Amino acid sequence: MHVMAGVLVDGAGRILIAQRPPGKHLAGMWEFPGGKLEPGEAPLAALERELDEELGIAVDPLSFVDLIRVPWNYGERAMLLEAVVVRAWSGEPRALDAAAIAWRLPHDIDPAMLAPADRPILAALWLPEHYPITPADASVATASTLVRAALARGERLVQWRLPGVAQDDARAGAAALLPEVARFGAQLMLSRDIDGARQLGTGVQLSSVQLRELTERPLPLGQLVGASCHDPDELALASTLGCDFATLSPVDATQSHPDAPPLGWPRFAKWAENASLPVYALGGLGPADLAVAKMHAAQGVAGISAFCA
Ligand SMILES: Nc1nc2c([nH]c(=O)n2[C@H]2C[C@H](O)[C@@H](COP(=O)(O)OP(=O)(O)OP(=O)(O)O)O2)c(=O)[nH]1
Repeated sequence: MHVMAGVLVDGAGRILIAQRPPGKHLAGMWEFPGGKLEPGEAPLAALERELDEELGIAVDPLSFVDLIRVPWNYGERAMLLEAVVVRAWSGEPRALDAAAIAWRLPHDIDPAMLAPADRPILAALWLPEHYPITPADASVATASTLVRAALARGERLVQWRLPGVAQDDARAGAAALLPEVARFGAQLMLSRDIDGARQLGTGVQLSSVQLRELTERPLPLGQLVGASCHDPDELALASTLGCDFATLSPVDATQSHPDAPPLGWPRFAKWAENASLPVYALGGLGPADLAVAKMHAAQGVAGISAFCA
């Protein structure tokens, strides 16, 4: 089943969510307006029709911007949910089909109220395009300087990864940065340190080993969980565990992992497209690769050295 979902964004950056009516699949949950393709119908035409039927608005499919495609299996029903951003329409949206509609800033939406397949869509909406990672050989002091510079440059999601530093020292360094991280409205992701993330209230980036060992999401919704993935199986595990996003690596040859064979963009794109969560491209990449990454189904680019300049 192919389902189209429209993410209407207004001039204030708010998005429209709609509550599914009683008696239907996922009744009471909130979603993005849209629906199933009719036989023979093209995806964008289906969304144009659904937005007219459900909200009473007219849209121009040429103004749609792809956001993310989420393959999802509810058990009783499997689907490809394709989300596009809609910024222009005519008419005032009304709840013609939904139990209710509401305009909310993405950060103010509790993911738990959304249909599960819509949580990756919400994440794709507000996750940034860059995900810098601290250099493995850095001291706490050097890494702190780099993180402060990154925040000042506008980075909003940073991974704190210091494999050469004792865990307590790494945690203390992260704790010292948190007021600044919060002031910039940014998020710090501790590499592998789930207990540290619980203590400090940060996010955590899981290794692929942790991904295989865990049986449930280690942090509550709202505290970010990322997963370091290298193949489609790991991407599927990350989604099943309810991770907010994944990195997929190595796209290109890297200084930090010289022995890992690079994936290349075509394989990256195929795997990212079939993943049910936003995927950052990682491995020999930096901000200059963002446009190419986005053309290959990436949420954005993650990296170490190219972000340190
Ligand atoms: N329209 C829409 N459907 C969604 C979203 N997220 C999500 O899981 N779905 C699911 C719910 C439904 O199983 C299916 C969409 O079908 P629909 O909206 O055309 O379905 P419907 O109400 O006519 O469903 P039905 O019970 O008559 O089959 O996709 C979303 O954001 N928008």
